[in-house]
Amino acid sequence: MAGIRDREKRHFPLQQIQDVVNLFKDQLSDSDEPNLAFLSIVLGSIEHILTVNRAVPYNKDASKCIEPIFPVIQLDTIQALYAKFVTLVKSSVDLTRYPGEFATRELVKRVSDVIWSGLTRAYYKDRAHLQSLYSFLTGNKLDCFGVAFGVVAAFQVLGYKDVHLALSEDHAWVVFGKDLKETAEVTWHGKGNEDKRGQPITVGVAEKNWLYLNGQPVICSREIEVAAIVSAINPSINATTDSVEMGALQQELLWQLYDMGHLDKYPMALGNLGDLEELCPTLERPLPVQIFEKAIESSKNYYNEQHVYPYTYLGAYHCRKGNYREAMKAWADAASVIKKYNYTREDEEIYKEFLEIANDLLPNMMKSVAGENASRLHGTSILHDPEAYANFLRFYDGICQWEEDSPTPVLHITWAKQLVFSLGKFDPKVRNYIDIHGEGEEEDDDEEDEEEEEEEEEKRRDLEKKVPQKEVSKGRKRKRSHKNSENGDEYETNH
Ligand SMILES: CC1(C)CN=C(N2CCN(c3ncnc4sc(C(F)(F)C(F)(F)F)cc34)CC2)S1
Repeated sequence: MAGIRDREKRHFPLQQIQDVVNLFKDQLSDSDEPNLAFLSIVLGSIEHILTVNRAVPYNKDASKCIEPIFPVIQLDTIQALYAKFVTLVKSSVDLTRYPGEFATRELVKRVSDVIWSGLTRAYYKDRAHLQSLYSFLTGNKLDCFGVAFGVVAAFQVLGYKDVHLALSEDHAWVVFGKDLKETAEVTWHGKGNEDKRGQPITVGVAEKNWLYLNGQPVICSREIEVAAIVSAINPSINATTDSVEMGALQQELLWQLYDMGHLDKYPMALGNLGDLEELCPTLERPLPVQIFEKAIESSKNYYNEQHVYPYTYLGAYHCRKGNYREAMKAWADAASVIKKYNYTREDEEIYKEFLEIANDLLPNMMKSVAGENASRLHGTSILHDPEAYANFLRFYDGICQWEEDSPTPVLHITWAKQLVFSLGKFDPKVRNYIDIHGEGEEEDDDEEDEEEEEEEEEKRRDLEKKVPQKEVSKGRKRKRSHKNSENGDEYETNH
């Protein structure tokens, strides 16, 4: 990998968002590969100044923070950090021992160890702003995405073209070798799990496993690796305030990547862009729903519809907008994806998503609709809508199927209580308008079925009277960055 050339230097000093957009545009249209380490250091240094160490204090009391003007990023700052990374990587690997054109598993493990040993012993792994090489080089801290990205950036510095980032919806690893046939773990996952660094991700591991998307992860090109670091930008200053400038930069860079076609195979980046557009719409650009639909199309076209998040992005959006019919459909579609998986102990993130939908968002939705007199009286609300009811049943059927054959149970009493609560809100008449027979089942409309139905209804009403509905919370903080947790507990990684 050529170092920082005049081609990069002439963009400095970076004084405004457009300067950074031009730098990325130049890097992405260059015949040579975009320089991953360099771009990660640039983004990390801007994010640091706009979120972590804000030069201009924002006035806490006023709702609007005083945004500092865009920080001036000097070339020598970036050059010094880039040189530090190149020196660390090149001095830690004796390439004469690895003569081949392609990386070997031993070398992948070695480079992963170089990044791993550059990390401080114990720190809050889930904290924000730990995703870039700026964090690695100035604070010796990386989150799990950052470690995987750091390994790929290090291989680019070493001159390898075959080592690329592989991304699922909650884990990252690398592919390498001729035709990218090899895979290797290079980072940890979650809390309290032994890291499996150096091991391949075999078919047996990935099959029906959400953490590996059943063998359908995003296999990044250099350009999609750039999209990953842009998508990993975290504009949050604290739990309640975002840097307007950082969010604007992320949005501009994502549109730049979108226009160049580099988001076509990256559903989560499209989802992130849709969320940003909801916050701050860009004139003459597609609407958030259209962007979320593109993420769904991407999953259908390139990943055999194995990705869940495209539907949960869309469902959350419709829920926020009060489009409850559409939210119900999106969540039923999400459950129709997850049902193909077996739930295992490392799938907490997607479990929390469905838990929040079933036990918080859905019940609150049913409650607020039940309260709306007008639509209820005119029967236009979802409580009278057979389509909504069918999607409601499809949602729960998907979750039940997810649990079937899984080594870890999904459902517990709270799920059942909330199901009864939400189900009971539908007008009993909707049942007459949907056909829920599976393929090949006989149509049975005889008398005793009706009585059975009535008995069921009786039981449901009794259960509802007995089951006190505890107040449900206003919902979990939405995931922002690649790794995100409310409490960010500290835990040791074993390095
Ligand atoms: C619908 C949602 C609940 C809202 N935000 C969601 N995000 C936010 C952004 N996000 C992401 N957005 C872009 N790219 C990636 S790659 C990745 C990961 F593979 F898990 C990694 F690298 F291990 F962290 C995560 C992720 C994770 C999922 S899902």
